[in-house]
Amino acid sequence: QEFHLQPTPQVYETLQDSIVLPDAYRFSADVEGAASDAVRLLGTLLPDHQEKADFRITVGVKGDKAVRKYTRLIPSKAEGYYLKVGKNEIVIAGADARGAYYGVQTLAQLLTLPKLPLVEVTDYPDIPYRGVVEGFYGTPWSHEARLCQLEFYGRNKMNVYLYGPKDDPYHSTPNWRKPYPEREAAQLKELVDKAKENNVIFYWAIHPGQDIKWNDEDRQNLLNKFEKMYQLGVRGFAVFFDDISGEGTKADKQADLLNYLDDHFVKVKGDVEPLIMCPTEYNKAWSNVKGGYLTTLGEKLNKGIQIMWTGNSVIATIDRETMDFINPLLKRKAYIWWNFPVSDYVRDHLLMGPVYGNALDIKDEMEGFVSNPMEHAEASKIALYSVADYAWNLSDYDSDLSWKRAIKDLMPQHAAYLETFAAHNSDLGANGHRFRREESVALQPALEALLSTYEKQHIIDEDAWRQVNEECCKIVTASDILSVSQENQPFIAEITPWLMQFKLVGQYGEAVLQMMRWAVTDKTGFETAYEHAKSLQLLMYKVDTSYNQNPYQPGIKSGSKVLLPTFYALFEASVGLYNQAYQAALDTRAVYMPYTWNSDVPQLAALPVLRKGKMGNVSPSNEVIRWQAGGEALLMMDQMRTLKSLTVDLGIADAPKFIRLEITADGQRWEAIPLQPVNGKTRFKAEVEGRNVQKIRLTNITGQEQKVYFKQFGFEEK
Ligand SMILES: C=CCNC1=N[C@@H]2[C@@H](O)[C@H](O)[C@@H](CO)O[C@@H]2S1
Repeated sequence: QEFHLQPTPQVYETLQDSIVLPDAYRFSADVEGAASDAVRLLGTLLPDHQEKADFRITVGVKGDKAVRKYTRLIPSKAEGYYLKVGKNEIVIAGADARGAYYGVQTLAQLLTLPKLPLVEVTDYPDIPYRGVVEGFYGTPWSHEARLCQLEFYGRNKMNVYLYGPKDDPYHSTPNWRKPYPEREAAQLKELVDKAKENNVIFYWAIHPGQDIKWNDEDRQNLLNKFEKMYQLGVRGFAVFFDDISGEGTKADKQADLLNYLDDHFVKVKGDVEPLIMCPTEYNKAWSNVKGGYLTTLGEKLNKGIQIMWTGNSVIATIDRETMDFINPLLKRKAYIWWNFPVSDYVRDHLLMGPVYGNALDIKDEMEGFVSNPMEHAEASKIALYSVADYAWNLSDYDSDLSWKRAIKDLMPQHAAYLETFAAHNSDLGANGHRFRREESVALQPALEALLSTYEKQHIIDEDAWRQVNEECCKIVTASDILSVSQENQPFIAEITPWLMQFKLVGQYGEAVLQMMRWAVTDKTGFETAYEHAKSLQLLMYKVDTSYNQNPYQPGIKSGSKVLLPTFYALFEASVGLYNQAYQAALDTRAVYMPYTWNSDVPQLAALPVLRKGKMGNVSPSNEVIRWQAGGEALLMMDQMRTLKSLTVDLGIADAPKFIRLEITADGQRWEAIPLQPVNGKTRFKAEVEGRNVQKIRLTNITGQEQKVYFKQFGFEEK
């Protein structure tokens, strides 16, 4: 029988035979010993046993009497295990307690098969720390979602979960000094217990940097908070200094604080995991090696402290060159914080595609590999499943096979429909980090053939047309079936708006294919299909402007990289042919975006512009923007437009001193418009009521680099 163990084990062989597990077996294990977690989990998998029996089940940890004779078969690697299913016995021998537990998790997968295959597995993880950092901006995961995640990590041999949701006020400024209120404290305790049950180390992270004072009082505040968390059962701690500016960014102060916590808390307690810290310069693009921040951390931080790193940029895949840069500076193996499938900078997209692009030859270069996921907990599981697979066994990792297994694991019955959905909802769209993913890979050749033949020779490639039409039907079918699926309701609740949009994309494709079919052969048929396509376009716009209206990247995008752009191009081409054939003048525009944005400030350059009705907004950024002296940002209209209002928020109270705002109606003469405070904090407006504008310009006029937050740049037309 075909089966695949998850994560892919280092070494395993299966004999072409299987057994039926007897309901009577002899059980030998040191139930109170290190294997107690393994024994407990095993107890949930097997029927009660009777002593009188030939079949024997043995569980233990290296050194236990019960597994003494298997000692040389146990891998001498942390969290490793030896598992054997034989004709008369099952043996699970762990290199340590967690290894034995993982051996039982593997057995649990075998027990779900129709017959229990005879196997021998010798297995262990490549990367010591593997798991998830809940470190994104946006709605933190719910308590239920976290409990479910922890079980998922146990089953997928992920051993860490770092709790660090940016929008939890008790994790970050302003309340990091305060203990959690009763209810939240109780929930955290429940999470800690659930983590223990699943052999996951629960790390609680603190994010104090925005307002920490380098004095004894705040040092004591931090210790007190850690003590409170310790009383809730937390045995893993992290300090995040990311996305901050000001005093808190000093490397030597950060190092002194971490070493103090290491010496006076971690080492004193004795049962706490090594500290983890997230540096302010957490990726190469932002680091100034000569400035000495990273070398200071590398030199001063106690050796046992682990340091996180996102790679060559905030959102990046990890390769050998990445590790060769950072490890020498940190004087230890970096602990990778991998920013995928996090989508807090592209909140209108779901990232459901394969995990690919990380090198397979760097297993000895990383201390940890944790994924920063989407705020959609269930939807993130497709990527997290593959992150677990990759981090456990890099050299055998196959991104496409893993992705397909991840989908089956999330929805076994409706896997085929979910694969259709996931295949076309994987890219991020244009974004400030310029990070993109493959999308609609299998259909691309047919789409390209259909479009190029039609645009160049005005003929239909019938084979391509049929493939695309079939896929559009699958899209419509999959969307409806998934939207009412009872298989994983929390997941369906997360993705429902995207399922609505995805169905419309499929229907739009069908209508456009009809337009192509009838453009020059059936005038009435074409006109109906045209009206239908236009109505679907409007319905897609309605979904995009009704759901998920967050203040960053509002809306619901689906099939945005390949499907929709191709359908738009086919729409315009077929209307062009129709207009020519019938001397008509139907509007050929599928959609239009009247605004364009560009800038010579690197972190602003790629930010997409969003349009909703008469509002235009440049997509905000979560990070600290380094705006060089004289740096400009330009918003250009496709034609002269009359403004009603304009708002700017750079996260600093004295923006008018740093940034000049100007408008021009003709592209030649510019006029500076004063910025007036709106909320007495960092938001400003410019008096542009009734002004005719073709371009708007923001310039740093201070003659030196300014650090600002790009929280809002928006305008409304009259
Ligand atoms: C190693 C430390 C990484 N710290 C980070 N903080 C931020 C995270 O909170 C965001 O979710 C992520 C994606 O927008 O970008 C950086 S990554």
